[in-house]
Amino acid sequence: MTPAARMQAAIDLLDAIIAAARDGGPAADTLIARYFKERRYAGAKDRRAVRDHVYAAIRRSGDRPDTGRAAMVGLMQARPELAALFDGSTHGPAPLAADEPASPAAAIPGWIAPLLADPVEVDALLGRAPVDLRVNRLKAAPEEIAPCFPEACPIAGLTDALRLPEGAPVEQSDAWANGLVEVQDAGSQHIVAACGARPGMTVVDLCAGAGGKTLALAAAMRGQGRLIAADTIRSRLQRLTPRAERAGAHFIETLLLDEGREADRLAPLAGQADIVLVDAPCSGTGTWRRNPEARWRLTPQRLERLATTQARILDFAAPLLAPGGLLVYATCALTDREGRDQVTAFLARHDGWRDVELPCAVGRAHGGGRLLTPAHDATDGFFFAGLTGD
Ligand SMILES: C[S@@+](CC[C@H](N)C(=O)[O-])C[C@H]1O[C@@H](n2cnc3c(N)ncnc32)[C@H](O)[C@@H]1O
Repeated sequence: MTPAARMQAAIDLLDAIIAAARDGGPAADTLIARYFKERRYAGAKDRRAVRDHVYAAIRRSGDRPDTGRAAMVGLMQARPELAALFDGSTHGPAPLAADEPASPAAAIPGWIAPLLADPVEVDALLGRAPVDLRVNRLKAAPEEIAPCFPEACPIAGLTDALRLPEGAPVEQSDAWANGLVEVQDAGSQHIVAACGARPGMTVVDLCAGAGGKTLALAAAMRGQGRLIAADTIRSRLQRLTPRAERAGAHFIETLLLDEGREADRLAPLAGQADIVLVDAPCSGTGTWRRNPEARWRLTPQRLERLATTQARILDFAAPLLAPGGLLVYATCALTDREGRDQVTAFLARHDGWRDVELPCAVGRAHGGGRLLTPAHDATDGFFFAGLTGD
């Protein structure tokens, strides 16, 4: 492909990504993979160049652009050398007009900025993200793993974590294939550590998804006790099964919940749990640096729906706890609506409950919980809080 053809490919892909973000279609990575599957003539260099153009344009536009071309023309304001690629050649973009629309530069959507927790440094939300590993204590000790990844550094405050540069191909390593390590952001690892799960406990991971945090809880429990991974989406729980197998976490039970009737399936666990983790569905604000196109999918209406769901999940989580048990509420969101305000509202709805400070070497106290951010803590962004009842 010529450099101009790569630019046109990036514009076409951006059009598809914009439409998918508007209509709830596939993720950018899926669309890029599909695009190249249908264009076998594109070589590795072409793919890399197109992908770089696409992601540079996505990162630069906080609000969803009208068109791929407007996103790219906007990017050109920061990278004027790209203008030469609009050359009107056969497979390249048409020449630039004098009044070409350009999407404005912004790190995040304008409407969400006032909703973020005060101390969030907005530009860092779109920064580069490293690859963090968690050594799986069910199979290995950190000192055995470090030599497998010579470029890895330790992460302060986490004994089982290692940090590799962005893009490190961990999933091609034997250590990953044999379940000795998992890829997991340091923020998620801090949250699981703060839960304080120990061997012999009963722990419910109520929004387990494909089990990122479930597997970390399993390792903290050394494979002993009862660990229940619940979610409303069957395909996510199904993805946990082979991961648990690989990790040697054979004691995990999965529980598929019916949306709207979760309490029915959970009733046998009432009053049983030492720890319930609610890693709630959320806006994902804190993970935009890994998934920048997600900010084009979020709307004020969607945020409200998420907040309603978060409150509802907390309400059916609370009765699961044994006396003195710990409810940990976590989101990878940095809006106060989804963090601080959820804790305040929960405490107002539940007599006899209070927030408890969770042990964590990083982050900042914020509204009854703790805030982790990319700029302050070099992690994805999270809010998490500990709650306990009488
Ligand atoms: C942030 S994700 C969980 C990520 C996962 N804990 C991890 O560490 O990989 C939130 C999950 O909540 C699930 N969820 C949404 N509504 C739910 C509900 N009403 N009850 C339980 N889980 C729900 C979603 O399907 C999604 O998998």
